[in-house]
Amino acid sequence: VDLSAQIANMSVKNLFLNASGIHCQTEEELDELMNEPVSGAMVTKSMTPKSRFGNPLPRYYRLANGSINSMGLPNQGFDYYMDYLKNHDQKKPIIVSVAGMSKEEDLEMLHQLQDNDGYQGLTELNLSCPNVIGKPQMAYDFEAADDLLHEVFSFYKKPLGIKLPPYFDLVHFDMIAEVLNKYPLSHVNTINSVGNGLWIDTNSETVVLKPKGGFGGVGGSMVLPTALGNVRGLRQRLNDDIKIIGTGGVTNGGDAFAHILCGAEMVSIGTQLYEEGLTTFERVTKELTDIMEAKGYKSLDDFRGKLKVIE
Ligand SMILES: O=C(O)c1[nH]c(=O)[nH]c(=O)c1I
Repeated sequence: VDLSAQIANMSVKNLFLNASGIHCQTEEELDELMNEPVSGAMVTKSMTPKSRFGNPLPRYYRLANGSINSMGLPNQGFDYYMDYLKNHDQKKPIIVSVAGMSKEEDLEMLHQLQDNDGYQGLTELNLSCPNVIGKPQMAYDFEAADDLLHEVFSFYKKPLGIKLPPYFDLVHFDMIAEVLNKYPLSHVNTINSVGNGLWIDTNSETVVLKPKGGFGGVGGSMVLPTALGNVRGLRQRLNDDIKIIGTGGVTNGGDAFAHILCGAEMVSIGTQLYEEGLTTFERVTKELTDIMEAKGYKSLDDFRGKLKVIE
């Protein structure tokens, strides 16, 4: 199922999905997402060929207006998720997120997905994990990302999207868009967490996360401005047929409305979903529907990408 087909004329209630990493690592979590009545799709935890414990704990910490995490790519391994897909009917599209520890691992998993005739799903290549010790966020190396995508699209013919880190310079929006526009991507998912932040407990004068001396990816409401800037900046630069999943800082219907104004086709929820639970989807959908009704909007297309600037 490629993203644009899947959401071509969906109603509001199908707009939302979990952010990868949130409530999507085990079969139990995936089943709960599958059976959650409101969300229109779901995404797996980014997977590696073999299962991984990830980084030592504590590796997640709730902040007043967000979260910081240094999970380190804990997941059950590629085969576990392939078995899950085989043994569960898909009441909603499941995006398979892959994040190899190396270019070779990325290619290995994508070859397996390409060669698996039973797999017709939408795949998302995560080029932005900030927490694997010693592994850079590939999407900050424009040349390496270009080389990887060139190799991937030489054999991968099924729908494929990319998970991007946030960029903080308009020239970087230009540069990554120039690379991505060369490839038949189904979508871009932006943003991943804001990498390598640090939180300190000043009472104990100590960091709050064990891995990497406390450095971790920052998410939640405090990253909403960065998320909106990246959704808008990439929407203005990417080919129309590359859809955008807006991720980052969504805590309510108004935040989702803002993401859609910037051009998001779908909106994923991470920190808020983790902290509040699966009922977040119902609440945020109701809030968004109320906003649309108040404004007289009948569908997402009435306002998607129609952000106004001050002339
Ligand atoms: O530490 C993680 O597992 C992680 N954490 C994030 O915030 N984003 C990611 O893409 C990943 I793969």
